[in-house]
This record gives sequence, C-alpha cells and structure tokens, in this order.
Amino acid sequence: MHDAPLTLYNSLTRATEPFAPIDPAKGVRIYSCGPTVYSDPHLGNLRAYVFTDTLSRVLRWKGYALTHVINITDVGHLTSDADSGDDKMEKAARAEALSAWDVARRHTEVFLRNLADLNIRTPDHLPRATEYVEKMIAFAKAIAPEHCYTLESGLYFDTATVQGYGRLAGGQDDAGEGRIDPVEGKRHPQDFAIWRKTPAGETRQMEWDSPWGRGAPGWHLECSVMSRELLGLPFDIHTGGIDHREVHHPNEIAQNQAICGCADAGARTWMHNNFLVDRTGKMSKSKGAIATLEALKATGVHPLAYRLMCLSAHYRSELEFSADNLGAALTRLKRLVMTVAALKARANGTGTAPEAWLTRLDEAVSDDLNTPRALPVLDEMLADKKTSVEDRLAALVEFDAVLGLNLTVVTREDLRVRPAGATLTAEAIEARLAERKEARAAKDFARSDAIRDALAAEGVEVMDGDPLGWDWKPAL
Ligand SMILES: Nc1ncnc2c1ncn2[C@@H]1O[C@H](COP(=O)(O)OP(=O)(O)OP(=O)(O)O)[C@@H](O)[C@H]1O
Ligand SMILES: [Zn+2]
Repeated sequence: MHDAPLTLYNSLTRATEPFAPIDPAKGVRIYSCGPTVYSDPHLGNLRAYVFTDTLSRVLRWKGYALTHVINITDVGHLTSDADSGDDKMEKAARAEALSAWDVARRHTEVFLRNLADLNIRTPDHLPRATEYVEKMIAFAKAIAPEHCYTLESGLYFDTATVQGYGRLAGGQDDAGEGRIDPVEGKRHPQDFAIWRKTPAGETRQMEWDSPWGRGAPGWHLECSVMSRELLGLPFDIHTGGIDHREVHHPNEIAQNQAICGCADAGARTWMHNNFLVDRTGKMSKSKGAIATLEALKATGVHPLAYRLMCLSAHYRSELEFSADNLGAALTRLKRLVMTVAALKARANGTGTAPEAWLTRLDEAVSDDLNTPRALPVLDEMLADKKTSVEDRLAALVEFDAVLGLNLTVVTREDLRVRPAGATLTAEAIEARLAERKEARAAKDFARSDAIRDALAAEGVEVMDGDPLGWDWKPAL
C-alpha cells in the first residue's frame, strides 16, 4: 500500500536515513520534548507539535503502530538552558500571584486545547515531570557514583565521563563555553545540574527531598527519565525544536549513555524542527508579548489556517510568521474548503481512492515529511477531472489522515471565526450584504457604498468580485 521508502533526517548523523523501527514488535516509539507550562504556548512552540503530529500521522498512515509521548515540563526548566537563572515555573508563579501548581495546570489546559484546535492527535502519554520525581531520584542515584559530583548547589553531571559528549551539537556551537554560565566548582563548563539544591534559607514551591538535599530535578534529567520509563531505551525517534540540539539533547544523550553504560544515544533518530520567526528573530516567550493561538482566533483566523501555514514550509526550514503569510494560508484554506464543498454537492455515493494519487502523496511525505510537496498534490487531485468526484472525495479522506487539515469535515461556516469583540454576527453581516445586493441591482450605489462603509466600521471587509465568492472577511 503506502510503501514508498520513508527517509528522515537524523540530526545525530546529519544525514537523511531510511527509517525502520528498532523493534517492529514494539511499533515506533517517539518522545517529543513538551512545553514548559509557565505560560501559554506561543505559535512557535505549536509549530513543534504540528511537526510531531505530521510525523506521527505519516507513520500511522504507512502502517506502523505508534507510541507517542509528549511530556509536560512543570518543574525544572530554568530561564537559561544552562544552569543559571530562576525556575521558569517559580518565576511565573510569583508574577501571576498563583501557586506554581496552578500555573502549570492552567497553561497545560491551554496547551491541550491548542492541540485540539490544530487537529493534533492526542499523544498516547502526556507525562508531567512532577509525577516522575521519585524515578528521577532513582536514576540519578544509579548514575551518580560513576558520572556525577556534588557541589554546594547540587548534583552535577561530569560530561567527560561519557564518550563523545556533545556530538549531536557537533561542535557547531563553539560559543558553548561562553554561553553556559559558570557555576563555581564545575569541572567542565558543559557539566550540568542533575539535581538543584534549594539554597539555604530559601524555599521553593516545588521541591522534594533527595540524597543531595531538598531541591528539584534538572530539566535534562526529566526527559531522560520519562522517555526511558514510558518507551524503554533505546527508542526510535526523539524530537524537539532546533534549540534543543545544542544543550538539552546532548545532555539527555549523556545521561542515557550513563544509565545504559554504553555509547548508545538512547534514541536512534533525533529530529529537530526549525524556528518560527518574526521580523525580530525567533519567536520566544521571553520577548514579552507573544503570539498565541487564542490571539489568532480572536482576530478571526481559523486555527487550521495556522496548521496549513506550518505545512506549507518544510519542518527543517525557518518559517516567517507575518500577516501576509497567515493571510495567504487562510485564503488557501478557504479555497480548499470551497473546492471540497463543490465536490460534495456533486457526489453521488462513495468512491475508492485512486492508488496513483495516494502514491504521489506517499512519495512526498515519505521524503523526510515533505509537506510543501504534498500540498500541491492535494490541489491537483481535487481538480483532477479524470478522477470521479466520488473517488476524489475518497482520496481526500487519506490526505486528511496524513495532513490533518480536516477538510472532509470543516465547512465554510466553520471558517467564519468571528473576532473577539465582533459587534455583528455572521447572519447579521449576510443580511446587510443581501440588502446591499438589492441596492446595487437597483443601481443605488450611494446606498450600496454606505452599507459597505458601515460594515467596515464594524471590522468587516466587503470583498467584491472575490474569485472564491467569499463576499466578506474580518478586516485584519
Ligand atoms: N520559535 C520557535 N519555533 C519553533 N519551535 C520552537 C520555537 N520556540 C520554541 N520552540 C520549541 O517549542 C517546544 C516547547 O518549548 P518550551 O515550551 O520549552 O519553550 P520555551 O523554551 O519555554 O520557549 P521560549 O524559547 O519561547 O522561551 C520545544 O521543542 C522548543 O524547541
Ligand atoms: Zn526534553
């Protein structure tokens, strides 16, 4: 069936490699570094999960059983990737005047809602780091004698005790030493905290007893422990944003090597999505005002337009977030929805997805998840007059399974997301447009213009002669 050879780019070997599961009996095991739930995810963070969802959809569609883990980082991630700064959770708790636990709960809920809005499949496991602290302590105890040393501030991993430390980052980051803040007494600048002791005289909201004093686990330890617990080492694919290639993932690999007493990285394929950027660079929470999916919806943009925008770029390319790009994606989504509606109106019974179209889809996505190559295939397929309407709709079900655009379900009305604070309902707008049509038919252009201006004053842009027949849209 969908048996084009699947190749995936592996950051560890810097090569695009044929994919095969380590243990076919276990299916494909994937771990994706999850969100740090100290704030709502921004659209850049969500790009990382549109990417993992594409990976998961492609693998399932190609017949693999899958176990996918996305963790929730609710403790331990410092404001710097190295061992300095505050815990992001504690800092947010102070700023929001909530408990760190409530901060985590609140933003986890938003994250899950965002996943649903983007039609991202719920992963098989969503472990919270705070639920695994006992296991983290046990892991640290097991590797400590050979690989760790203690300092006043906690337990540190000695990166010289494992072979080939940092090969994932591959020395591309020779700024490493300068970037990692020195902690007094560290043996090597790259050494990192496994356990951070709460400084004397301070208390943290999230802290636990350990052989190294009361404190909290290091962020890197969390991912090694949760992936090993839920998937077993070695597992097939580990994903994250490209920022994780330099510090977080090399540190996970070092810990994985330590626990297995071997050179194995713990995962065979390490995949990294590139950044969503804006004019000022990487979209980042620390920048202050952040673009969220809720904010996007509040301007009247359907979340699937953002998904489509992500799919229109290869996951390893930077993607620019701009009103133009988003507008283009929204238009493309509208066109698709209307094309499908027209096909549905003509369909008579059910068809069979033609193998030739599925092969073209398969070839595109099997080429390191080349969604920008798959999207034009979707357009061509929907427009293919040589394929019956019913067969095209049957093929669409398969495209939806892979691309997750939900085109078999989403209607034109669904795309009419009314902006927050909208003063008019869609029905009220349609009614005024009907009036305007009458005015135009009667050549009463003054009245027609007045209606258009009145709508504009309420944030509605009238679109005369729109090739899609869309009539109006929220003025962005
Ligand atoms: N601009 C971006 N584009 C794409 N992926 C991103 C971007 N920023 C972060 N990511 C990825 O999002 C995922 C969730 O990250 P996390 O919630 O820990 O972000 P963060 O480091 O707190 O955010 P920020 O970098 O904005 O401070 C990670 O895989 C991370 O690499
Ligand atoms: Zn991680």
